[in-house]
Amino acid sequence: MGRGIELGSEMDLPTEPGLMALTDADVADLWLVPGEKEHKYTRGVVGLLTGSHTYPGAAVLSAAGALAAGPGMVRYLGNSPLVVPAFPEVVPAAGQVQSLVIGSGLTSLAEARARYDAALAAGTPLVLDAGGIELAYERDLPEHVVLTPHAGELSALLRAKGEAVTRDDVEARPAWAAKQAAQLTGATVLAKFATDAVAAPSGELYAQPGGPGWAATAGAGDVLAGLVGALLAMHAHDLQTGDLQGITPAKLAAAASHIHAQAAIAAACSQGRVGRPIRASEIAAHIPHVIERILND
Ligand SMILES: NC(=O)C1=CN([C@@H]2O[C@H](COP(=O)(O)OP(=O)(O)OC[C@H]3O[C@@H](n4cnc5c(N)ncnc54)[C@H](OP(=O)(O)O)[C@@H]3O)[C@@H](O)[C@H]2O)[C@@H](O)CC1
Ligand SMILES: Nc1ncnc2c1ncn2[C@@H]1O[C@H](COP(=O)(O)OP(=O)(O)O)[C@@H](O)[C@H]1O
Repeated sequence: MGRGIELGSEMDLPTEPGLMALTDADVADLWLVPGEKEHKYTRGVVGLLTGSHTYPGAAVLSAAGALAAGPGMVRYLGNSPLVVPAFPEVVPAAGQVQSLVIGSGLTSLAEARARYDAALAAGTPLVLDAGGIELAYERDLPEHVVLTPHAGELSALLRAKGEAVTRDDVEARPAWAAKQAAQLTGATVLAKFATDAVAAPSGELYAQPGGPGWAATAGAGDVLAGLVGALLAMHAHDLQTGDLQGITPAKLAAAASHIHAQAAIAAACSQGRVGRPIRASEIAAHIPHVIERILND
């Protein structure tokens, strides 16, 4: 279970009833450590429809985030030429996936739409990031769709759903905005701020303290989108059968946020509290070590 927390000055968060934050121990509890009966297709395959010729690196970063959590496989379904050269482990062929990430540098949704419709029809857990969030404007979604907006994308989503809000409104009340977006879309919303707010339409709400300010760097959100995809794929069977045993899409999104923040701390602050500048790929590179620490502490 998430533990109750006391928050400091983070905007509207202290006033939210039922607010939780996951700790290392919570993340360890939900992790499926592979045993001798596992093979790559039991461990979950993440599909990535990310990147483009305009943003080829965003796809690399989403793949880095997904691979870092150790899924059985990552399939790359987009058209960035950089992913396979960066990661020969990635399979550039369509096939079954247990989760699908759409967005992160994708410049056109035209080709994504058929895969999106098929994933929704099949009950496949989805992550909609960056431009992919516009797909959530159109219809009611299930809770196993996770939206990962930053403040600008969250305010645009709320406006598309009829709320007269500005980006400033959202930045002043991030937990409220995340909850509104979850209510209005039916999806789970991981709203990215210095403290991430994760809201489900059920009212489940997490505030995950972020990493250092050094983490506010281009591509950090792309890494997070891939990481959320990997956590959803790990638990896809239970998400699809409804046999959740306390593991909800919001809890998995909050776990990804926690790991991402811990990886940013590890990347930026190994030498002291103030830390040093980091690139998004360094956050991804630290994720396996954070998972190792969390599982072995
Ligand atoms: N390595 C890669 O390939 C990466 C690729 N990425 C991918 O890029 C895509 C677009 O993502 P994004 O978040 O930048 O776009 P978006 O939500 O439209 O926000 C734009 C807003 O910001 C503002 N703005 C811009 N510059 C500004 C400035 N200097 N100072 C102040 N404001 C500034 C701008 O304002 P404007 O200039 O229009 O007035 C507008 O309001 C997306 O697919 C993402 O995944 C990223 O993940 C990064 C790594
Ligand atoms: N001030 C901050 N301190 C710590 N982390 C932050 C801060 N601002 C943003 N972040 C984190 O950085 C990431 C930014 O994501 P996003 O805005 O989508 O960037 P991009 O689209 O460039 O990948 C998110 O994970 C968010 O939680």
